[in-house]
Amino acid sequence: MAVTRLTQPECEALLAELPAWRLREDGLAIERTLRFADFNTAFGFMTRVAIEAEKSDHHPEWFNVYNRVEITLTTHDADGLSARDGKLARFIETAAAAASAG
Ligand SMILES: C[C@H](O)[C@H](O)[C@H]1CNC2=NC(N)=NC(=O)C2=N1
Repeated sequence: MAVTRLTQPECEALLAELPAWRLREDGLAIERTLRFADFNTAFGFMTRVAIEAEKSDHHPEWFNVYNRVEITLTTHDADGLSARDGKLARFIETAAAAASAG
């Protein structure tokens, strides 16, 4: 399904709102690394995000080793960033804070 890509100003606004996220070099994704107290906390966070991803039909690209989770958000159907990435990033920030990640 076609999804509208964010404009340049919208991308900049999103990054300003989410200071812990970085724009990927190619400008097509935002990235964030999170560290939790331990693996169980990290995986519990990932479980919460996975449930939200399935509910919103918008899924992260992520890597986990022990207490570290590296997340990349992009919208494949838009070949870049869309509002869905912003929405999921905001959810991730809330879930990370609840798991007291840094
Ligand atoms: C068929 C299904 O609705 C689509 O493939 C969804 C699934 N999850 C998705 N996740 C992300 N990150 N981008 C998409 O374009 C996307 N599309």
